[in-house]
Amino acid sequence: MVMNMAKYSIGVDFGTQSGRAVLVEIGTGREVATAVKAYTHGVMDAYLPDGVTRLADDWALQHPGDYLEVLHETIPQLLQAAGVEPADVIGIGIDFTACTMLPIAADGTPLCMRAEFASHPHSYVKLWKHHAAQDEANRLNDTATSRGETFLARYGGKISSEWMLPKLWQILNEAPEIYDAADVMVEAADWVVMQLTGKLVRNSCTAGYKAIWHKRDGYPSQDFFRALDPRLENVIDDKLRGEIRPIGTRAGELTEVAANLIGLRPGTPVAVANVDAHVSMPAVGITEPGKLLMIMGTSTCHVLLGTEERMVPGMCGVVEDGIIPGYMGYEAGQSCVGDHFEWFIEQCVPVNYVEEANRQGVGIHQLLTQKAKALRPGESGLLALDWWNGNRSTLVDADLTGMLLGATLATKPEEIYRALIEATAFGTRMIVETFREYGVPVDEVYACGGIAEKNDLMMQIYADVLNMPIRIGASSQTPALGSAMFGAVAAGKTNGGYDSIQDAAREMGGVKPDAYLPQEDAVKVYDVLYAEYARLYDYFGRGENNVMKTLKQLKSATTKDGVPVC
Ligand SMILES: Nc1ncnc2c1ncn2[C@@H]1O[C@H](COP(=O)(O)OP(=O)(O)O)[C@@H](O)[C@H]1O
Ligand SMILES: O=C(CO)[C@H](O)[C@H](O)COP(=O)(O)O
Repeated sequence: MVMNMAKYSIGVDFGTQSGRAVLVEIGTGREVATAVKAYTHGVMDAYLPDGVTRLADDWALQHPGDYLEVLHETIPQLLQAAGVEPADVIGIGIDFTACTMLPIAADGTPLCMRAEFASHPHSYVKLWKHHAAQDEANRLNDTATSRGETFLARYGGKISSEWMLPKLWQILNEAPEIYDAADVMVEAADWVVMQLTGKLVRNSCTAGYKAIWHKRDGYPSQDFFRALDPRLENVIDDKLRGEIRPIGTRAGELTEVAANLIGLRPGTPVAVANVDAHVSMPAVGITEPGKLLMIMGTSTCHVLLGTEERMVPGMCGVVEDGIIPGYMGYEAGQSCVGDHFEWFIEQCVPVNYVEEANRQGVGIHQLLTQKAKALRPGESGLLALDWWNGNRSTLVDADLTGMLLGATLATKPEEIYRALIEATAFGTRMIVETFREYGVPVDEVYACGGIAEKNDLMMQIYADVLNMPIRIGASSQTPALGSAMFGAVAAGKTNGGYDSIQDAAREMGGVKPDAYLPQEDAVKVYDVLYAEYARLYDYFGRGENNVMKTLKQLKSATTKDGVPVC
């Protein structure tokens, strides 16, 4: 009888709309089985699950029960589909969107799961794209600037409203009863690991990028927090306490209860959690500086390694060991990429396009992409700013909004679709040029994530706009593969895994054989369009014309929770 000696690791990627799990063979990186579970509650941006509690503009919540469903459903499916025994799974790792945070009770129960708080919006998970803490972010940035806090420079000069402290402070300001009832506030990533291991272990990646924690300096001082709000003086001990462990280490082992629920063996090593973007880098095989990776889905994150700590304006952050141990990890991003196109297909596509897509048996994205491909760069006469969900880098301003220029009575949906794609590519070029200008080399570009897989036109446009080849990650589930690799590192070499993420990346990460190459004619036209984009970017984004903010203020003055005020 031939014995199957293969060993496996499981990675689970908790995205914006779904959780994706993969079972990966150690050594080869072969993805033996994949399972996807859409979140039952999706993204809650209008109502709570009770169906009556209305959410204000800029809110985006999730239900933590959905994360448990992902684990309970996908992991047994993987084992069954692959015919793999639990004993052959040597480790498990997870990654998450971030900062996606929630208040929990001392026993780990999310406050939204307690009956008395079920209709309280602040008791739920605040998703990364919850942008309603912009006031708190502005006040935090003003206070930090006036006090000359050195941490600001490591975050490109501004702390984003998407991150932990503005969100936590919003809870304190608007729902002190929830703030008080919370034992601690945690990243959803760490909460899921806590469900698996029974222990709260905070990961250094989210602490570093999203909660202003520094490997040597720790969190900002008590003085700073007192200056922000006297009630926050002890916020770290009160609400953010807990051991912070470096990525690439073990958080603990599966408890008996968790193991029974997901069908694995108790004691299986569980990796310290990670962020969906950052975990993708080794999965594409990148472990050295100069190689920018774009993780393209609902949003795009740009991650890059460097050897020195450079202060780059408008970056999300530079964190030592934040992505790959031994390097400075840089992150930048665009908060609206796939969401941009989703808005368009949901709100702006005429019925005859829907009928045509149905006749062809394709989706709207495919139909629009097909039609947009027939256009040459510049042919639409359109130019857009990609700020439909604010600007994450390089302006770090959630109050900026979208803009389309050049539309006429002849403008067609595919022209707008293409202009929106181009706008996101220009936004990426702005990020790349800013990195270079401030001394962080970008020599090669890579992409992964849902969009890198699904939209070849988009990837060609990015290659043309950046005038650089773009290589695509080999896996269709790159973050989940990265998590599985960290699971194998948590197990360690003596248990059949790896001793470092670099070793795992060498054997299990990689790219597809073909790259998207820039086309000379397109590059020339996009250089012209990009110059115009950059002028509009400064004009609308750096205070010369604050019309976007005026419009937003007028809107909120005439509506309450999205409802017109008579
Ligand atoms: N063919 C396509 N072209 C462009 N965008 C797409 C296409 N198909 C899906 N999208 C967008 O991709 C996003 C989902 O990306 P994905 O990477 O699958 O998930 P997540 O953001 O949850 O990680 C959605 O916003 C959706 O509108
Ligand atoms: O900010 C992040 C990482 O730092 C978020 O996790 C990310 O932008 C959301 O990811 P996705 O668009 O793939 O769901």
